[in-house]
Amino acid sequence: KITKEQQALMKVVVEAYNRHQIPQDVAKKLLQEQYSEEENFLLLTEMATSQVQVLVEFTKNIPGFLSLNHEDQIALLKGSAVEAMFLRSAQVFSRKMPNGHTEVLEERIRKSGISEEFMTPMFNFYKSIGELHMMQEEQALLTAIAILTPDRPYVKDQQAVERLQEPMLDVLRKLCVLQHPQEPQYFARLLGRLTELRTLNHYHAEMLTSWRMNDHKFTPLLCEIWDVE
Ligand SMILES: CC(C)c1onc(-c2c(Cl)cccc2Cl)c1COc1ccc(-c2ccc3c(C(=O)O)csc3c2)cc1
Repeated sequence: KITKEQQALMKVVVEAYNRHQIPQDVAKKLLQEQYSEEENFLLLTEMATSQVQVLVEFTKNIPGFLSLNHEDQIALLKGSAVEAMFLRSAQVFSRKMPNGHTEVLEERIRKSGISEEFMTPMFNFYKSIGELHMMQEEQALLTAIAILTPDRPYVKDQQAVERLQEPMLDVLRKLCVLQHPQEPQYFARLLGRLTELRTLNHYHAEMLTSWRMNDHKFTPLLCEIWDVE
């Protein structure tokens, strides 16, 4: 049922997703440094900065992305960065990292100056992703689909983005039917996670504001992608 060109598209996206990961020496820092709120914030900032670099490289490998209008490429990256990082960090939680990253990452997020009201929706999302037991093909395609969301702010040629997103949605739908035959609603549940991600964007904007009010500093790359400072 999955055509040859759909196989090829999926292969490119999955390989790019696996090739571009946070370097192990950066990820390992999660385990080493102290646990002060300050130290946690600095580590998470380093993780996010590294993750954005990884995200940019992954996005450049999405077929057709580089032929989009350049301003639209930037608008898509800025509009999807937080969602892509929620998806990626959710894999860390659902992968139950052997080297204890999961507990440590949760601990550091819980003690990094994020107010309680954001913890619940954030960790509910992590739990809902974990319950899906997504295959890596599904993770890669879902991330590409989130990045290729046509109605991000400031996107001029939305049709061009739709033309790239639709084939991804078609492949993901077919893949879900093949990999989860006993669960016909699985594809719909995956798309439901994308809706949940949109609400997390709003919480994240408020998290940034409260960190900045407490004079927390971000890296130049994060300031650029999140329009802060
Ligand atoms: C600026 C900073 C304080 C911040 O602001 N909002 C968020 C933020 C938070 Cl706190 C939650 C969700 C999204 C964002 Cl942007 C963050 C931290 O963002 C992170 C981004 C990405 C990772 C992340 C990814 C992969 C992996 C892997 C792996 O792949 O093997 C191993 S360890 C690890 C760590 C963690 C944190």
